Amino acid sequence: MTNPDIHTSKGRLVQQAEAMIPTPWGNFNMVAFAEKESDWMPHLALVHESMDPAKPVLVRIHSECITGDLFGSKRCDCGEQLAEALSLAAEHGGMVLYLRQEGRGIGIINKLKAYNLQDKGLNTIDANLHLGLEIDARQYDIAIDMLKALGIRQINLLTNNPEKIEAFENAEVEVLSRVPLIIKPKKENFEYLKTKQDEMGHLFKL
Ligand SMILES: Nc1nc2c(ncn2[C@@H]2O[C@H](COP(=O)(O)OP(=O)(O)OP(=O)(O)O)[C@@H](O)[C@H]2O)c(=O)[nH]1
Ligand SMILES: [Zn+2]
Repeated sequence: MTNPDIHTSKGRLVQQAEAMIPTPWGNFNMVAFAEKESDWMPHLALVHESMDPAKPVLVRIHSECITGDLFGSKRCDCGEQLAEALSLAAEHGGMVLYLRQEGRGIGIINKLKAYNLQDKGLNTIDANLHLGLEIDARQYDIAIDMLKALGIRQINLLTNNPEKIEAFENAEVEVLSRVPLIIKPKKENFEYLKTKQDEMGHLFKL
């Protein structure tokens, strides 16, 4: 189903291993992509068993959020977005690309430091800046390379983030449509989502 090896914009990205994972939403082939076998944190593609690369594929590019994805933190919407994305991927023969971009690319230690600053009143943008870090350090070339390696050329992208759509400009993979991924806000994440809407241009209406 997949190419064993592909040269990418970032070097030599290799599919190191894959296995079928039965999840509450359905059976997904988990494919680990890394430059070397000893990489303990490879990017992961979770490809639903009914995915057909010859057709446009529903794709979620999900940035790692250990607090939300694994522990259900209410500070953000990540965990619920991941569950909804897997559910939709199972329904439509799609996939989730799980990118190791914790904390918008600043890592879990810095994200926890940023949360301390947010508890003192800074918003999610200013907390990163206060730490001397980028507001958003993510790039999505690796996701495009993973899609190419999986033989996919046309996608419907599950996101509210305009930067993810812009990343596909001039790419060999075409975004046919954006599919919103809206999670009902909670009191704990309302301000965070409002900052994303008002200051980061995310496409939802609170
Ligand atoms: N630095 C930092 N990162 C955060 C914070 N809250 C969530 N994250 C990280 O942000 C990433 C998710 O980004 P979001 O902006 O929520 O969503 P997105 O993936 O850009 O956009 P969507 O595709 O619409 O969901 C994950 O890597 C989270 O760990 C925060 O307050 N500070
Ligand atoms: Zn999160």
